[in-house]
Amino acid sequence: MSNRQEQPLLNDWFQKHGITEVECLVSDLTGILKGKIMPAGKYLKGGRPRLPDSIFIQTVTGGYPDDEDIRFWNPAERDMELVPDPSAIYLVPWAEDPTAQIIHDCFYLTGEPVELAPRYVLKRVLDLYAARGWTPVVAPEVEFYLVKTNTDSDYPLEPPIGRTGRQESSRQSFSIDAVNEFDPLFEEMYDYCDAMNLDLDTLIHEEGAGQMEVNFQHGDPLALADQVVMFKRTLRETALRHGMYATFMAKPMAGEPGSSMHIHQSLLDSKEGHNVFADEDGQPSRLFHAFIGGQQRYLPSVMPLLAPNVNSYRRLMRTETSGSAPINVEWGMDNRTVGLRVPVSTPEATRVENRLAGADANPYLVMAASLACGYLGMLGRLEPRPPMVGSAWSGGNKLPDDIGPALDMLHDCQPLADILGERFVNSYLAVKRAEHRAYFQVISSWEREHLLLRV
Ligand SMILES: NC(=O)CC[C@H](N)C(=O)O
Repeated sequence: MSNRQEQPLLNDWFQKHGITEVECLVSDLTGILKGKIMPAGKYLKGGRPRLPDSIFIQTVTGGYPDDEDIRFWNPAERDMELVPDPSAIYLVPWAEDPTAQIIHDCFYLTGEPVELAPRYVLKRVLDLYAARGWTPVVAPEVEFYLVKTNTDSDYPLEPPIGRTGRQESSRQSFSIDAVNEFDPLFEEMYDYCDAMNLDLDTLIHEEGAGQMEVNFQHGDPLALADQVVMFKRTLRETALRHGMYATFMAKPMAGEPGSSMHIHQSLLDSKEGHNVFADEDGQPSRLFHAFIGGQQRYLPSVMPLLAPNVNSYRRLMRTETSGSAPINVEWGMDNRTVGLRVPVSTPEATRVENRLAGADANPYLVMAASLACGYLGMLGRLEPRPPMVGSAWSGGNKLPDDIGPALDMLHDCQPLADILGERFVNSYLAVKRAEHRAYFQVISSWEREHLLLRV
């Protein structure tokens, strides 16, 4: 556990920004930020804030798994101490009083890290890389929809009204004017992101009505996962201020494409700093191929972390409106029909883009899961299948088609549990099964429409 070496840094930062209030944040399994709000003086002087470790066994609806399912988990609701990470401290740019939002790591009072925490799961995977002298570099791309505010969950979502007073009614991919329909919102989003040092690269209009994508600059996976978490929070807040919702649901509207969280991945030699995915002659290296081999072998088993909700699998179903959402783990050069796309690049930028994750996934867990699969491939020197040339759609869906089978596959994959942590995987499975049960108790409008008078 840290010895409060972060204290002088926090003091300086608080002083510089005149901070009066602190939001202590921890991402739960879903990616919901849990924590405590405290006066700055108390935070700096007092003991560290505490939370029960049950926040990591809570479903998205606030429920808990059945006792039978949590037998692997210690149900004592032990206290955790929250330790701030000074590299993850941000202003709350929309707050009236100067407020800090700080991402925290969780430790038991005995000093051990809490293995259930998504941020810890990613750190664990990064430590494995570090022990081999490898530094993974990632660049996330996150899609989202702006939608009209909607307070009745029985009604489908609708695109919002832009500056012209109209809703989008046709495909507007890459249209600058269609982004500018929401100019005041995006101006404010950029101001907030600047104030928080979130390193956005580009903003584009995607295929769906009111669907956009932001790309982040590449860098350290932990820092980027923090940034994605903070970005989601910031955008949701900005949209609300402009009378809309921003949603990261994987498939918010039946007739529109889903939203993804693509992750570009490359690997540096930690000492020399060069990209080990390229050989000296600039060609893709054996490590690169083994990384892809690992992704092909293990990604189907880690789908619950990349596609964590029933809704996530609606995005991955091939329909007229599924756009370029992947349905397999084939790889290919400059090919958007495969799950693993290798963009044409210079040797230093040799990378593979994992296109499987939905925007609804927890970024810590997406990065941990994806890097874990690549790591297993490199360790086992796995060979990938030959690259796919042309369209990969015709091969059918090669991924689990629902959260239930996906959870069974994760349950059966011991190598992944060894890397991500047995206790984490068991808890995650229990929480997701409880969510699935809760979902199943809801009778849908489809059932009322088609079964009511027919069966
Ligand atoms: N930018 C794209 O390639 C579109 C991705 C697509 N929206 C998906 O859900 O995967």
